[in-house]
Amino acid sequence: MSLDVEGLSVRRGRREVLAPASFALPPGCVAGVVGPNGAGKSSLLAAVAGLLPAEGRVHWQGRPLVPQQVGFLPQCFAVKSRLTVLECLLLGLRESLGWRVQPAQVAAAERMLARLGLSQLSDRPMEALSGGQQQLVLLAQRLLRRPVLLILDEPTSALDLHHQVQVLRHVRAHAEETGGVVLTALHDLTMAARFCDRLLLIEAGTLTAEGPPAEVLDEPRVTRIWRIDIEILASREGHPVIVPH
Ligand SMILES: Nc1ncnc2c1ncn2[C@@H]1O[C@H](COP(=O)(O)OP(=O)(O)OP(=O)(O)O)[C@@H](O)[C@H]1O
Repeated sequence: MSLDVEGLSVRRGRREVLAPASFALPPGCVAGVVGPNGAGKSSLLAAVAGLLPAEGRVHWQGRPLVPQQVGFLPQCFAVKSRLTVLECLLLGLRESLGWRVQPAQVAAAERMLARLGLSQLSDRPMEALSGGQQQLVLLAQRLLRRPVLLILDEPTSALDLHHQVQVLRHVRAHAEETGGVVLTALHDLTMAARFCDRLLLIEAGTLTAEGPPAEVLDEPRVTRIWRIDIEILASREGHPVIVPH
């Protein structure tokens, strides 16, 4: 496996907010982290990224994961910066920037903006963008570095349906092109089932299920955990579609 997580647990104050969790994900995998509010999804993601003190082990291809291998997009942001969108993307490459920004780096940043349909925002200051536009630019910044482990905390929370689909497609393409792993928290279970290869289900601080979406999202389980009456249909491609009654 590419990513091996063993006995990862997190305490916040005196409370254990994530009980020891173990899972492994293969190269090219997009894994969705699902669960109700406060379940521990962000805690798991931040701990895997090495941004939150945690017990346990996180290995990438048999060796301890190092920060340079990770691209992390947090849940909350409101960028109050006068940097332009293009400058923001280049800043994401700071480890490889010399005294002068190379034309190839600018070209790569411009290509990434074009890929995400953001070219027209290139010269705009970050502080003058909408929440959804900022979210897209910050994702583009992470993608540009091509991290082998991309960790996203609700990357579609501010996006309209078109951009949700675009982002999840780009994230899938990133995993396929880099052979890396994407770990992403998502609240929309239907979108998670459509775009993720596997789901990790967190309930009250415990990883209680892990596997293909159709196995993890069964009707009694979703009804119990999210406390709503639902029906699960199948899309044309056979992905689960969650319909609340
Ligand atoms: N800074 C903090 N200090 C203490 N407890 C915290 C802190 N941040 C989160 N918690 C607690 O840790 C638990 C897990 O929170 P976490 O943010 O990981 O959940 P989540 O599943 O990501 O929730 P959401 O879907 O609402 O974003 C919650 O009970 C929360 O109250």
